[in-house]
Amino acid sequence: MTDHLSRLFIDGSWQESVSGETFAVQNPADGSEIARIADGNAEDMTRAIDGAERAQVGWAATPALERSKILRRAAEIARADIDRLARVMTAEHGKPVAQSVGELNYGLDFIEWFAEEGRRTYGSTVPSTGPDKRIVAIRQAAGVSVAITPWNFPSLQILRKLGAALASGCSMVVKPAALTPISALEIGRFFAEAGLPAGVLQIVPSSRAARVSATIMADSRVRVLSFTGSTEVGKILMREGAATMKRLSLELGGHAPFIVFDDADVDHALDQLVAVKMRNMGQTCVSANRIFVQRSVAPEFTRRLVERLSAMRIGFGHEAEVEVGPLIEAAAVEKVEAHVADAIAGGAGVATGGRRPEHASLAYGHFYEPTVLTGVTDDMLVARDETFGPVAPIFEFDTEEEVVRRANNSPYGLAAYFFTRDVNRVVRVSEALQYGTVGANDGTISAVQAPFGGVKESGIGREGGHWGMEEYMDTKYISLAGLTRP
Ligand SMILES: NC(=O)c1ccc[n+]([C@@H]2O[C@H](COP(=O)([O-])OP(=O)(O)OC[C@H]3O[C@@H](n4cnc5c(N)ncnc54)[C@H](O)[C@@H]3O)[C@@H](O)[C@H]2O)c1
Repeated sequence: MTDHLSRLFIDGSWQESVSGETFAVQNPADGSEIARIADGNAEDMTRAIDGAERAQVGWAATPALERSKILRRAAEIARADIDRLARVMTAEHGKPVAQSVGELNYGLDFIEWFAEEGRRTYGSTVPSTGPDKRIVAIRQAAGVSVAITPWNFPSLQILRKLGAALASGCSMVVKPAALTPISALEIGRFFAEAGLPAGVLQIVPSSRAARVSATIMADSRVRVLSFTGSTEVGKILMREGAATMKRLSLELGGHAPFIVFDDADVDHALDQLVAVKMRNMGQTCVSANRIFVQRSVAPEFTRRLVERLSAMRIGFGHEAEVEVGPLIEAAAVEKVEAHVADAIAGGAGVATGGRRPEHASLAYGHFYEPTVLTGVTDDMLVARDETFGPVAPIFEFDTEEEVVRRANNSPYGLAAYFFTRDVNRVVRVSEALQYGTVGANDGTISAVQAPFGGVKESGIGREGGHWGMEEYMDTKYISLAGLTRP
């Protein structure tokens, strides 16, 4: 690995941590160490915020067109290097290379989208209380922003925050997940190469997330905190953010229901389910976690799902044709095992999977077989908590009213899916589901132009489209008085 990709990116240069300490990054497919990364501490984070503060005024004053060109250039540089970037991601995360390529392309789409959106952040002028007055509303960059991001999409989670922040005129400090810091540092490289001024972007990996984030949250110079991760940590940040009244954008956990009515196009529903369940080995916030199938079609649907999942090829993400890589770490496999054991103890059946693969070549990685559970009830762990793994629990239901009530019976409200051919039901159920994002006959519910985000304990704020820009912009009301006419 290139040397600079093991250092912190602060003030436009690649630096060792103040302490000189490093931490290891491992390949989840075989447990090997692939890099040692400078371990940022609270002092490093303060240095990064210093740099972002110095750069903030100049970046906000840079014409939108110029900012837009730098964003586009960065995306171009990254796209030209996408195969290598994808292999870097697969090495630290485990996902199949094709998924890494897909993630990078999608993340870069956000950069390009916001490069355009940032050219059109208009304010307005309105008549006021008298002819000598006007009210002017201008849109301004909110100020220094910090992104704290998870490991499940090591590039995408950063790129969609970064695109919106930079296009809005905000400088940004990124604190990536310690499990996947290399993909984050690569982003620093291609933005630097694109000519982003020093200090506008800083990347500070750290193995001490709680300590470093306490520094971020206590610093009054940080005006926006954009976090994607667990609801548990989101609540901590919300409490800490109150001290300096930061703007918070929180994309938190989900527990998506996936509902199949008996009049659905079953082939289509199955295709969508396999994709949304198995992408990233089930480690997504929008993964179909509670699969509700209307009773009359449940046996047939389950049989065909088992056929599809049991045929998926498990292995090292670098190998062509592998569809299911390892989970991110040992603790992730243990959580999946605990959820499956709890379901079995409660009377559920395992229709396929339910164990680690036995093949000797996979013995040192964090692998788990695609799994289908039947006879699942709403009191089991799989029904109440995110499994974050390749487990598809099937819940049977009888009526629309019942399934909407059960689907809404969750503290989470990120994504929900349902499949039916009844147009009236499409409208009724879309409106009744208490979720920020609903797929009606659709399992692909993320798009650069759309307002992605959750309600309830899945978070606050929206990413994507013009909504994504709102997270990083303030509206200022200027009252212009004393206007005279010649
Ligand atoms: N809503 C969304 O868009 C979305 C997308 C992806 C993942 N997620 C959620 O993220 C979770 C999985 O990611 P994860 O395990 O990396 O989450 P996590 O909350 O453990 O970690 C996320 C980030 O927070 C940092 N962190 C950990 N503990 C911290 C603390 N005490 N204080 C401050 N920062 C801390 C981590 O280092 C990482 O950078 C799941 O709950 C998933 O649903 C949500």
